[in-house]
Amino acid sequence: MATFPPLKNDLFLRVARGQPAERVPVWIMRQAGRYLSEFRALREKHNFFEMCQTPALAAEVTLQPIMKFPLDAAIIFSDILVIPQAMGLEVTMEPGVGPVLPHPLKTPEDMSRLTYDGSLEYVYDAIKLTREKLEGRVPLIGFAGAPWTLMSYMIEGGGSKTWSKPKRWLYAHPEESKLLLDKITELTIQYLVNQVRAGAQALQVFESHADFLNRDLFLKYSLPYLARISHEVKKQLGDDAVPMIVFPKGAHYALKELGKLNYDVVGIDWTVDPAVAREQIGPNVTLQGNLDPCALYAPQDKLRDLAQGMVAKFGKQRYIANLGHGIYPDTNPENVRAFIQAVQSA
Ligand SMILES: Cc1c2[nH]c(c1CCC(=O)O)Cc1[nH]c(c(CCC(=O)O)c1C)Cc1[nH]c(c(CCC(=O)O)c1C)Cc1[nH]c(c(C)c1CCC(=O)O)C2
Repeated sequence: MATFPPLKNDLFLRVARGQPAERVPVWIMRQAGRYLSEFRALREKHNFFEMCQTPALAAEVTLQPIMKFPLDAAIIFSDILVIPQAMGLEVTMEPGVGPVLPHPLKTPEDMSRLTYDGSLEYVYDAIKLTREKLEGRVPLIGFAGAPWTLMSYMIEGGGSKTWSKPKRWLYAHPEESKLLLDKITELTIQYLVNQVRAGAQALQVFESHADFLNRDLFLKYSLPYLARISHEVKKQLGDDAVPMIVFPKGAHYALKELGKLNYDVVGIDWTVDPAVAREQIGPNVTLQGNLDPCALYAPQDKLRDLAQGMVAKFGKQRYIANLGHGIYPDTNPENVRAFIQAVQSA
């Protein structure tokens, strides 16, 4: 493994591992993105995946929020959809629309189109370069989409209100669905292990579409794959190599099971009450979350109360402050600063 500048702020990593905290660490999902004018300026000149594929650009964008705000962690600039791309599916990012997969998997037979040899070397190069440029300011988080969330994009072909196309597979083609989830899981395990070998110091797995499952579907089509990912990554790297975070957005129906998964941190979405999350997940897992991203539209004094109220409910140990989903593009960056300060002075 490469050597990088020594870490000056390891608070986030210590709390993720369940060690005592002198204050609450904070970072923000989607902290590198369109709410920053610095990001929009670069994005005008480059297409989205070109930015992901160019290590110098990915490193620059990853560092933008770190240079601007006193955040306690960085997250590598990339996207969960690089895995479907590496499996041979075309993905484009259309301004104002979001991701588009022009040739999605329509029937299980289409799975024969998938390949498994797409290179993600550019992500590892971006991670290495970012670790150097961070100069040890804060730890760098690597990430991947969870299998169900990726499967749902690969079948739906883009955003959806209902995700009925991938859900059709779960009901009409359960065995083929499991095969697809298996393939994505295998690739994801290797991808996460390689990110750590390149320099990622923590890993987050985004199950953003748990919203569209119920408890039964989640227990069948999400949880086992999330479990396999953490089990295998830890087996390959060693149990204590890096803390792992799972963010199952909308999985309020399975909090007890999430507490028993082999992840160090469970991310809580903004619909779940912190006290309920702690009660159901238990004391031995660090919780992360969960301010409503829309709370950043509140006046700053109100925002401060909301952020500090959240910290009071979660408690200051075994807790990492964050939003309960990614930040919205029309958020005022000064309110981001107010949110961070409110948490850090709570
Ligand atoms: C579902 C999902 C995606 N991508 C991601 C998820 C899981 C998190 C979540 O639930 O929000 C994860 C993601 N996407 C991006 C990051 C970068 C790191 C970070 O700052 O958090 C991360 C961690 C950059 C991005 N990913 C995207 C942008 C904006 C792209 C642009 O400039 O057009 C960025 C900065 C595009 C993207 N990528 C995706 C969508 C639906 C969209 C369009 C909607 C949107 O823009 O928020 C897929």
